[in-house]
Amino acid sequence: MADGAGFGTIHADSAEGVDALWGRVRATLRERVGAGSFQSWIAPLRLASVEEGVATLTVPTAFLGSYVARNFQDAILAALAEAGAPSSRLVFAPQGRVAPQAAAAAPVAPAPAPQAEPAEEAMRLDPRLVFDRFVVGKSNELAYAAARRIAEGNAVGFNPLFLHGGVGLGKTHLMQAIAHEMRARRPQTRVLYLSAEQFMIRFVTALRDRKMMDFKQVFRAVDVLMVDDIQFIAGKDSTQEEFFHTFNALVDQGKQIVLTADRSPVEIAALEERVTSRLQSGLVVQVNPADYELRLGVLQSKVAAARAADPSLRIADGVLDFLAARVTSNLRVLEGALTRLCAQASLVGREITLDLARDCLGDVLRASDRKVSIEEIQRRVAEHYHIRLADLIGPKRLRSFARPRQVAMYLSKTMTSRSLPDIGRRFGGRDHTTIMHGVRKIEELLGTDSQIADDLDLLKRALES
Ligand SMILES: Nc1ncnc2c1ncn2[C@@H]1O[C@H](COP(=O)(O)OP(=O)(O)OP(=O)(O)O)[C@@H](O)[C@H]1O
Repeated sequence: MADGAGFGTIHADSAEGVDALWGRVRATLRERVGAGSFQSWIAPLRLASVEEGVATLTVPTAFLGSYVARNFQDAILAALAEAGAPSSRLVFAPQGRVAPQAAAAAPVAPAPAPQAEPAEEAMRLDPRLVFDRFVVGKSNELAYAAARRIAEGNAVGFNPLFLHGGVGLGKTHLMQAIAHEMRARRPQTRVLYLSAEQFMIRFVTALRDRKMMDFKQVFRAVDVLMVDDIQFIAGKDSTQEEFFHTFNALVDQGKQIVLTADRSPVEIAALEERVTSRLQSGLVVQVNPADYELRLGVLQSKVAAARAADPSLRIADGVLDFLAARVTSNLRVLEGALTRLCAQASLVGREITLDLARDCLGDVLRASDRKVSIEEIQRRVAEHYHIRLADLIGPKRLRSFARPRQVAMYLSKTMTSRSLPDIGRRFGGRDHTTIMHGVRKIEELLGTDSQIADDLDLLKRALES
């Protein structure tokens, strides 16, 4: 049958006619495809016109259009016929390209998309969070390399970049560093950086003020979208839904997305499966807890910055090592401890000594001097790897015992303030060099073996809780 033969034409200059028709079609489809599919796939569609047997639907993203064409075409055609507008095919047009009320009469130029706001208007960027001030170590080198690659602006081959890890480990720092670098290299690039909470607030405000089109256009006009702490949208169904569509629209256009969270996509409960799978479709990188060397490097870098502002700052030998060894929880706490110490020293005009550090940071040190004991670590590790405690501590060198033993040594070194000889005594009287070797081995593996990284993450959480 030739297009148009036997078909009516609903002129879209009568918007009411199209809307009423689409209302009937939607009602039929809601019943046929089920509420979930309807909400995800049909609700975002709009009928622009039915002309000579061709129904034109506007879609927010090409991805959504092709999915609907594959999965719901027949259902839509049937519902159109039942509603009095038999059609032989569907055409999907991006929203904004077809003005629904006049599509059939005359093509209307799309309204210019509102410019995405510069990043700092969406959420103020902290001028200190730049790549130059980011210290790279084993625990964050992959995340750093991926962030750098995106900031350089060349095609990266992964989208989104999903950074996850515990609190205060530098995820926000890396994300903001990307935004700073892009602004410096290519000021034209439209970078939108905001927290997931802000995304939700904007979405809810747009809904309330009936400004969803503006909201969509702002988000769809960016070149790079960065959303911090994306776990926040879990369980918030409408926000999740909108984020899903925004995500698809941008990926369809080849725009880059960067996300951070405190957990990996699969660990974020109350996230719809399709959202989880989208979040995993790019590069997922874990930022691991900082080891001693990284903690020391961060302190040295902060001291260099503080000295640039106050050349009279004096710090006695051993203070930074002491802090790096004792304040292990996260880099934010470590940074806060140093800031406090510097402020105190500058007030009293004194050099920062070990004694001053002990006096001034008693609470931080006590909190960091976790109640976690080596015995507790050993018990948890043995349970985690399903081996007997005696085998974890004992002399057997089988790999199935040796690796968990090294994990337990690493945790004992990083989560307690025990010395290496002390730890050695609690691991069946081993020498401190053996403990050092075990700790180094795990630090090496952390950068290459994601299973070990996951195991450590889980164990740390369990021990800290
Ligand atoms: N590798 C690093 N080099 C220098 N500073 C760092 C590094 N990692 C973290 N920091 C500093 O530690 C502080 C906490 O980092 P950031 O806010 O980026 O952590 P986060 O992982 O985003 O934590 P949260 O999940 O709590 O938001 C910041 O001041 C940041 O500059």
